[in-house]
Amino acid sequence: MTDDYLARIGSLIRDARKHRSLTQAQLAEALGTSQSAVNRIERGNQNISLEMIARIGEALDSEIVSLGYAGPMHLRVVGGRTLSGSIDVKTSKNACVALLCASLLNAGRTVLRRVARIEEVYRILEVLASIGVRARWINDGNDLEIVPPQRLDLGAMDTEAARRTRSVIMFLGPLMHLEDRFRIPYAGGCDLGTRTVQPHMNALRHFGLDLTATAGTYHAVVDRTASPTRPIVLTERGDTVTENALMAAARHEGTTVIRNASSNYMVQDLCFFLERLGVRIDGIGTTTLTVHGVGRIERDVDYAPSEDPVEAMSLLAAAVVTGSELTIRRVPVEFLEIELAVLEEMGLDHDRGQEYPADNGRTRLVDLTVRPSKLTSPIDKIHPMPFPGLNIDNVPFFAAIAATAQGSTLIHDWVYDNRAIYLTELTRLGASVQLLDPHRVLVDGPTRWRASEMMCPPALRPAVVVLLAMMAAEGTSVLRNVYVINRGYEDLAERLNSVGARIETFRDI
Ligand SMILES: CC(=O)N[C@H]1[C@@H](OP(=O)(O)OP(=O)(O)OC[C@H]2O[C@@H](n3ccc(=O)[nH]c3=O)[C@H](O)[C@@H]2O)O[C@H](CO)[C@@H](O)[C@@H]1O
Ligand SMILES: C=C(OP(=O)(O)O)C(=O)O
Repeated sequence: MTDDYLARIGSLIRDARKHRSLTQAQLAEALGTSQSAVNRIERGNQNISLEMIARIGEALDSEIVSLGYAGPMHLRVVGGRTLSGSIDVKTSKNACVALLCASLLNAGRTVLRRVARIEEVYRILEVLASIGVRARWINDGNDLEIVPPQRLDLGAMDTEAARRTRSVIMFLGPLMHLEDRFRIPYAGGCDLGTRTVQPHMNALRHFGLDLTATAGTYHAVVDRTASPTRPIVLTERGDTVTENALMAAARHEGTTVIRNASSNYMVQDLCFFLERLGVRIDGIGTTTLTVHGVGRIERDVDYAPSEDPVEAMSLLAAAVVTGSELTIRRVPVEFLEIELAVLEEMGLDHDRGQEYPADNGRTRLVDLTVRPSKLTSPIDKIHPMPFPGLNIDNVPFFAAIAATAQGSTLIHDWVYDNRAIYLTELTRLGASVQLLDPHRVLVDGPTRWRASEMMCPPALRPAVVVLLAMMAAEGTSVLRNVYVINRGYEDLAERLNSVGARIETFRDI
């Protein structure tokens, strides 16, 4: 970038900032940087990455600045390198988005600590901002402060941002306390095939929510005289449906019993948060939740969501496929126990340190050291189950791990229509992955990985699995259009580079 460019970009940023009536210090806080850095950027005296321009564009909600980062992001991976040292697990996408939605239950100020800076969070923040919620990054950009307005402007909802995530479905539970009629767009997210909303409708109907779907929009009408007359039995033990039922029950005066509830990590984080809001919940960590709701919540609350077991699994898989010794710190071990038991059977050499509590004071963490191991395929198939089964989002990582192991591994991904199919992309990097039917793949190892250039599969976990295989393959690979990875992982390339990977980000301009 020439100096002239820097000065022009700087003045565009200054204009956009002034247009938003922000001071340099406020913009700096939103970006997690210093006021002097913003000052240098605006004067054209600071080299500025495309990533930073993109973040400024997001912070200022500015077309002018976001023009500068037009193209999709790609990764160039120099593979065949071993990793070493230690790496921390970040907070989870799935708890962070649920907690952002749950902040709508609270008329007071909500602070969420160390929220992952990921695209999925940005999309929900865009939706919240569009309906009048004031959310800003504080404490050097680490934490989020969320303050709702007196009345939400639901008609102004940023439907484009909403459609890019599945998580927007979790607006239903909180919004039904605030409005008698509202609309939200169909939930989007990864291309994993059909994902039902019927269990959400069934659960929320007990609280008087009637949902009809027309042309890409859900129309919600709330009958305030309705009240659950018996325990609500979820028709699926899903995570977001349990969260919606919890958020509906949280502000429903009286006691609600939810059966066949998910007890997965994000649900537990939401329960701990609701407790801080004064909602008593019995049975946390089990499949029957008894919620003692309160009519109005107005509290200044501070909560630290826990670490992401799926990110922990991803980093563990990175160590396995690259044959590395790596310490993964802050692993929420309770949510990785079955994965570790299976890997132990396969011959994984690893150590777990002493347990210590996460910042929420409830989740148990360990530091996990993984060492290079000669793995053999497991005797039984790998398949997920709702918690406490093998985590649904962790299944794809077993494809990459199985490809490094001696023998044949059957992976049965019954949950999603399309996800197993994406695992066959690993064949382009030298793996033997045979699709037996849309839900089952047979992986034969070990693999001699080879570099390749390819598009990112349109699903988060399979995309990361491809990236890991590229890290294992000698030579230079290119993974194109990695938005889907950025949906769920904060600065993944940079963080992997900090333990020895060589991954460069680039964009088409
Ligand atoms: C924002 C968020 O938290 N997303 C997570 C959440 O999505 P979410 O809770 O939205 O997941 P879905 O409701 O789409 O469920 C995933 C799939 O599992 C099926 N299903 C689920 C439970 C069950 O008892 N029976 C059953 O058949 C559903 O029909 C669907 O096909 O849970 C998924 C499954 O853990 C994870 O992949 C997502 O990362
Ligand atoms: C499928 C996933 O997420 P989402 O529900 O956000 O699509 C995932 O995290 O792997």
